[in-house]
Amino acid sequence: MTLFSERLYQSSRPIWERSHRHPFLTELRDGTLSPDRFIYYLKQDYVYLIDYAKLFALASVKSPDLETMHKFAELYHSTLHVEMELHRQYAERFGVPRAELERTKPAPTTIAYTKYMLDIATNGSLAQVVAALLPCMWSYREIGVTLAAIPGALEHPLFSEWILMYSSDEFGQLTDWCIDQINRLADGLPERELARLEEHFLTTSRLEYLFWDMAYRLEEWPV
Ligand SMILES: Cc1ncc(CN)c(N)n1
Repeated sequence: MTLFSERLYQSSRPIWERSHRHPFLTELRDGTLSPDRFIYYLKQDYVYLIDYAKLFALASVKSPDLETMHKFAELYHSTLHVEMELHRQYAERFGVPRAELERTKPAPTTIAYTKYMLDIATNGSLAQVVAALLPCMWSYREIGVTLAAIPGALEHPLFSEWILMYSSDEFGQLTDWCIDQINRLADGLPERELARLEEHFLTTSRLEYLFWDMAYRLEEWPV
């Protein structure tokens, strides 16, 4: 029997491939990404992560047992204290005060992405929450591991810490745990519900692409 995660992986391939080829990531890989684009990304990602962390809190509340609650609480903690700490350290290097990071006004794409997931986390099942939040972790792990394998990428003076974070074993293990969860939660669900989970996964995969694009375009409200 094919794992549900394999179905998600296959159906999202064309979208993820477009993200891999996006200039934000190819320039980050080549070390030519302009600092203003990276700073814009950092600031938007910081406010994105504040909402993203809340998904883990809500997933913890919806968990069927203590072990699952613990793990989502660990993901919540790790987002606030490990992943966001990377952003705080980068911000310091770029001279962006911590308070300014937190006060970042979310751009249209950031709002679309975070509010889409928070709506599911508030109103949907645990399976739906995990389907919606998974591309964030899984695609970053894939990007991190791909970039880390490129000779010299881990020596880059600016981007090496970012690549190290997303290619790390710790991040990889948390990602694998979430993949395992979607397989457990999808087990035995009717096709109608599986298709709904797949739709959430594809939508947030598209929003991942749009997030790179937003940062590259330094997106602003048009009016
Ligand atoms: C938009 C986005 N997607 C994913 C990740 C990895 N947690 C992130 N930091 N930001």
